[in-house]
Amino acid sequence: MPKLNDVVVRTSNLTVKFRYNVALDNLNLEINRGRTLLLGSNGSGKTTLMRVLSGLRRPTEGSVEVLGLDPFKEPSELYSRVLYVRDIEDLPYMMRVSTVVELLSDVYGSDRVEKAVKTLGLEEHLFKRIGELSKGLRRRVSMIEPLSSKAELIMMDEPLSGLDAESRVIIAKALSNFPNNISLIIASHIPLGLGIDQMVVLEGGKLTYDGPYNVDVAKKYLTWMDALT
Ligand SMILES: Nc1ncnc2c1ncn2[C@@H]1O[C@H](COP(=O)(O)OP(=O)(O)OP(=O)(O)O)[C@@H](O)[C@H]1O
Repeated sequence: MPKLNDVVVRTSNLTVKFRYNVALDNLNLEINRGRTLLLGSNGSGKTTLMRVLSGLRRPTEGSVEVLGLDPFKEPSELYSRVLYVRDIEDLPYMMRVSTVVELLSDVYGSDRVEKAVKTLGLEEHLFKRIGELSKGLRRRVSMIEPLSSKAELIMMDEPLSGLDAESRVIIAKALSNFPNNISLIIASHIPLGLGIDQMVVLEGGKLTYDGPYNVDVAKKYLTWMDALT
């Protein structure tokens, strides 16, 4: 059993129902400090879980605790300690990358943000609007905040999916180099190495595996294309 302060997320009988389906089905889960891979096929409930954990969707039944906080009763403390990197389609399309950099610099300080921009190889794209960027570059823009932030827990949805080779390498390297004192929950429909401490697998909104990184479980989620690379 992990020590109490090792647990960053706890869900109790968590259920989220939509009109025609159940996205999370009576989920009892503990996620520990460190790097967690949240694996599952498309539609298995990964995004819904992260939305509940970041206070964006209320459970239909059950409860969650994130860093010991109730996201629905203590949202301001939650937002100061937890960061959820949303889908890149949510980025403001008309905004220039330089404006994103300025806004984030006001929050996290220009030193941290400039370092992140450099790590992500974005210096030559600062004048462009987000809507003009390729998917890989947009993903890199979405990584400026997690790399600059001082959050204790960062959740990311599919950070490596559908990227060109250069962006994939840059982001994978940035993820591997995250400081150990920041806990990461990375949702993905394909398995990722990246020094994973805990692997959680969801299928049809239910927990099907919870434990250390397991190659046999992971390889069921490798697509034929990933197997070639
Ligand atoms: N706003 C919504 N309204 C209705 N159904 C929804 C909504 N959001 C999610 N669902 C459904 O809940 C289930 C879980 O979806 P979710 O997006 O959490 O899965 P996922 O594992 O993140 O999938 P993906 O990898 O495709 O993003 C799916 O059946 C999905 O269609």
